Amino acid sequence: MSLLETRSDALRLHEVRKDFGARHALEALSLAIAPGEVYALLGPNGAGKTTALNLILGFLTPESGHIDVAGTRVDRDPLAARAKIAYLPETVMLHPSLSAVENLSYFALLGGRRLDEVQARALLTEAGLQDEAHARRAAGFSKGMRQKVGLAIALAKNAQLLLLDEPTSGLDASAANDLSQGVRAAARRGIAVLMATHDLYRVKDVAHRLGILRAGRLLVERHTDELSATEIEALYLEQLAA
Ligand SMILES: Nc1ncnc2c1ncn2[C@@H]1O[C@H](COP(=O)(O)OP(=O)(O)OP(=O)(O)O)[C@@H](O)[C@H]1O
Repeated sequence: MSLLETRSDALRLHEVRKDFGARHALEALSLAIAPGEVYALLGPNGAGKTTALNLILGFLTPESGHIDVAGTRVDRDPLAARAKIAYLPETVMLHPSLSAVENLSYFALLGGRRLDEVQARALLTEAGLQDEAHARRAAGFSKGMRQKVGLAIALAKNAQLLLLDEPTSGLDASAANDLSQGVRAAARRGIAVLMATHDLYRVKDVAHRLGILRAGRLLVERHTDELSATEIEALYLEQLAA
C-alpha cells in the first residue's frame, strides 16, 4: 500500500477523465489533498481547473474515474459529499441591504447553523474583515470585502474541503494578501483547500503544494517550501513551454 493510500485525505481524485464532445478537458487526473493542506492548481486558460472543481462539486459527471471527499464518493452519495465542501466562487453574491453579520447569519442558517452575533463577528474577523465593516450594509462592499464575507460563510459551514476558483482575481495586492491569510486560517482549522489560480506570485505564501495543469494533464506537483517564488514562476513557464 502506498503512502497516499494510508493517509485519510480530505480530497482524492482517481484517474478522473472528462470530455466535452471530442475535447478532452481532463485526462486521468489524480490528486490528493490532506486535511489542513492548501493546494494551488495552476494552469493557463482552458487547462481544466474549473472543470475539476465542477466535478468535485458534483455539477459534472466524469467519463471515468471517481472522486472522494473525506471518504465519501461523489458519484455514490453526491449530497453527503457536497455537505463536506464549502465553495468560494470568484464573485460572492450578498444581500446588499443586509450587513456583513446579517449576511453571514442568513447564509449559515440556510446551511442549517444558527450563529449568534458574537460567533458571526468572530468568523468575520477570522476571515479578515475589519471590525468596523461587520455592521455595515454589504451594498458598498469592495470585491475583497465580499470575498472575506464569502470565506466566513465557508468557515461557518464547518466543511472539510474548501474550493476556491480564482479567489484573488481582480483584488488589489493588499486585499489578495488578506484573502491568502484567511485561506491559511481555514487550513489551520484542519480544512483542506483546493484553489484554482493564475496568481503565481501568491502561491508560495498561501499554498503548501502546487500542481500545474495543462490541457487536462497534471504535469508536475511540488511542495512550495522547496521553491522560491521566482522558481515557481520559472517552473510554470517551463512546463507551459514543454
Ligand atoms: N460546458 C462546456 N462545454 C464544452 N466545453 C467546455 C465546457 N466547459 C469547459 N469546456 C472546455 O474544457 C476545457 C477546460 O476548461 P476549464 O474552464 O475547465 O479551464 P480552466 O483551466 O478553468 O480555464 P480558465 O483559467 O480560463 O478558467 C476548455 O477547453 C474548455 O473550452
